Amino acid sequence: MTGSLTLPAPAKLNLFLHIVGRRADGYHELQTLFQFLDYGDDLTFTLTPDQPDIRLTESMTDVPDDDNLVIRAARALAARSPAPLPGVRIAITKRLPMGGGLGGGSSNAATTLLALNHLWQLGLSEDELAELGLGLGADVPVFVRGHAAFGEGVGERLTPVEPAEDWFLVLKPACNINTGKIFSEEGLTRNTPRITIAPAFEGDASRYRNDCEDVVRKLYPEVNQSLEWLAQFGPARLTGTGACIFGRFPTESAARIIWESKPSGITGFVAKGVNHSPLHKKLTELK
Ligand SMILES: C[C@](O)(CO)[C@H](O)COP(=O)(O)OP(=O)(O)OC[C@H]1O[C@@H](n2ccc(N)nc2=O)[C@H](O)[C@@H]1O
Ligand SMILES: Nc1ncnc2c1ncn2[C@@H]1O[C@H](COP(=O)(O)OP(=O)(O)OP(=O)(O)O)[C@@H](O)[C@H]1O
Repeated sequence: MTGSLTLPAPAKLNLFLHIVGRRADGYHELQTLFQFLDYGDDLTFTLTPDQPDIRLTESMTDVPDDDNLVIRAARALAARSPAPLPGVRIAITKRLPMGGGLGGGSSNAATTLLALNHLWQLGLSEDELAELGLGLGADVPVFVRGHAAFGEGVGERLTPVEPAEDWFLVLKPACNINTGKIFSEEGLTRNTPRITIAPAFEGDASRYRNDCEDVVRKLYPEVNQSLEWLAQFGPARLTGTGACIFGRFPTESAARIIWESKPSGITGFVAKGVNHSPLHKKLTELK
């Protein structure tokens, strides 16, 4: 059991995000459409059979190693092994903004679960990994499953769907948004009627909305301004609880033309929406 493996941890978008209720424990019940982007972080895993510990090669700014979802995922998985395991060094190449609504931390956790299940030859099923992932964060299971999905509950009940694989311009306004703060706002819409979606959903997600958007626009003028700017070119929407926003385009060049004209001070990227996770594509190639 030696070796080194580099795998992608892609971003997700919430093509729409409806809040349909609130559970007794305060968590919000959602209906959301997850699609992956062909853009994200990379994680490199190197087994160290002579040293048993699980370590990052470099700590991330502002995240203590013990809180890093990569370390937490690796430890949670190791706890499922009856036998001692070789140690591992994990290098994170971070491209996704933190607290951006792109699910970077959750995706890092899912990539870690799948990579180490493979390298440690643990043989846990996808269901077991998704359940383990849910304990780390509501967005982890969709990254473990690796297929675009209609998500319900807190996002853990997933129905695979096939939305159009368009191009996206993703912008990160210059602010960070705490998910918990948005979900605790009094003015948040929490009673959007439930919708049903055919399993073969190929529909137009632009008919739906992100229920966090009004509250986020009021609290963060940077997001409001960016949405207004992007909306000149077509429907513009928030992903998750922000701060990132996205516009949808039929071609890469159409998205890049708008990207070139973006106001100064905003960062972002152009990426393709994909229904099969780049992580799963890479893992399939390894088999
Ligand atoms: C907004 C989404 O990104 C949509 O995909 C996710 O639902 C966010 O899920 P997540 O990353 O697991 O969220 P966390 O960062 O753990 O949530 C922080 C806090 O937001 C609140 N929270 C989060 C998710 C949810 N469905 N209802 C909530 O009320 C809870 O108070 C929670 O303690
Ligand atoms: N490996 C990691 N990468 C990014 N964030 C991490 C990681 N480990 C822990 N975190 C913590 O998780 C928080 C949320 O990070 P994440 O990138 O998933 O946010 P997000 O894009 O807003 O996701 P979501 O759409 O789930 O709200 C960060 O602010 C950070 O404190």
